[in-house]
Amino acid sequence: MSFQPQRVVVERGHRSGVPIVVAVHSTVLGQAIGGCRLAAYPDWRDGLDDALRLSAAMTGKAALAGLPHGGGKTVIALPAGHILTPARRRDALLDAGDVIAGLHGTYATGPDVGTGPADMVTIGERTQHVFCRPAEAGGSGDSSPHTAAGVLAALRAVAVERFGSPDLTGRSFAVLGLGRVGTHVLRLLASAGAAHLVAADVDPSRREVAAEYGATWTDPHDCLTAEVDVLIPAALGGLLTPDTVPRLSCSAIAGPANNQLDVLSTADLLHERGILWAPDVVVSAGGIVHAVAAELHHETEAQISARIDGIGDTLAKILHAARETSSTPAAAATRLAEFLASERTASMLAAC
Ligand SMILES: NC(=O)c1ccc[n+]([C@@H]2O[C@H](COP(=O)([O-])OP(=O)(O)OC[C@H]3O[C@@H](n4cnc5c(N)ncnc54)[C@H](O)[C@@H]3O)[C@@H](O)[C@H]2O)c1
Repeated sequence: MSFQPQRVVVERGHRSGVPIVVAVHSTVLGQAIGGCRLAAYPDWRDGLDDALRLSAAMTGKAALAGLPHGGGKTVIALPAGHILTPARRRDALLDAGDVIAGLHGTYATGPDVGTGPADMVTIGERTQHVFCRPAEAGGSGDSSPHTAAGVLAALRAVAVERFGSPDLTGRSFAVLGLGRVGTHVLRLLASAGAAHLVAADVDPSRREVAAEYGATWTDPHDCLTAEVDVLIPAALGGLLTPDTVPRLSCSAIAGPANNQLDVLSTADLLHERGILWAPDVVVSAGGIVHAVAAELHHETEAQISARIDGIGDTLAKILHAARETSSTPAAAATRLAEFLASERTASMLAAC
């Protein structure tokens, strides 16, 4: 996906004095969507680079999720070492809301690193183009059960590709990270009849959750290298590296953690080792699909469930294409995203 944006706005927030960057990468498929990141940068131009890169990635994510949206991103670029008081933080969010309002609906925002659902209520004081607000504020609430449902749909597609059946009964899984999404995934796997579950978290209090669903508790390193059918990364990104890949003992990897590969070429290392890696950009989409479909399109729960199940269908297509072309699923996902988000495909579909 090219980083070349459709539109970029950079403004110094008139309340906070902090640089606000909004990058609209593409509106070919519809309104651009993408979270609002609030983070410190050595220079505001680094925040601009982040917005350009992340907005392009969102175009791919939205297209692969089957959403009628393009990609965008907001970055509130704090100077390094800058401490925001709660009042200044609120000012910065209101400033971001004003910049988004000025785009007149070409872009809508949600939470990202450094912001959460409650912050979307603050941004929503200045613009209606916001999603992922808490349920008590009229939003769609906690996204994690929906992200987990998308992971399950992806795991069934992986099981078909690797083991010839979507049935998860009798299969073994290692869940690395028992936070909001990991806990739901563990619960869904236990009720799907998984034969052997391994789980780990750096937080020892999560051990009780593992026990509740009959999972063997282990430390994060042993979970990463566990001999299981599928490893499910559900903690931080960047865990698949040239150092960790040779130590893996799983047959496949599919989980919600964002940016699992340290660099794209690590997908080749997984491929060479015969480990099937399901791209996280597809697997992790259930939460955003739910929020966008519920809050921006007012779809019914049945329509949204069908969309989330569709994550499995899209992944199946990608895994099939990767096999047919002897390429990695990462490369096949990029090709599919570029095809779906292209002007040519959009105008062909519009003509049908
Ligand atoms: N919440 C969502 O709907 C959603 C949507 C898309 C993607 N994701 C991604 O999925 C992942 C999990 O999200 P979440 O909402 O469950 O986050 P969370 O913060 O609730 O849970 C993450 C868990 O991982 C644990 N952890 C952190 N470092 C670890 C390590 N090195 N080893 C083992 N455990 C570790 C934490 O203690 C925590 O329990 C994140 O990468 C997130 O970006 C989440």
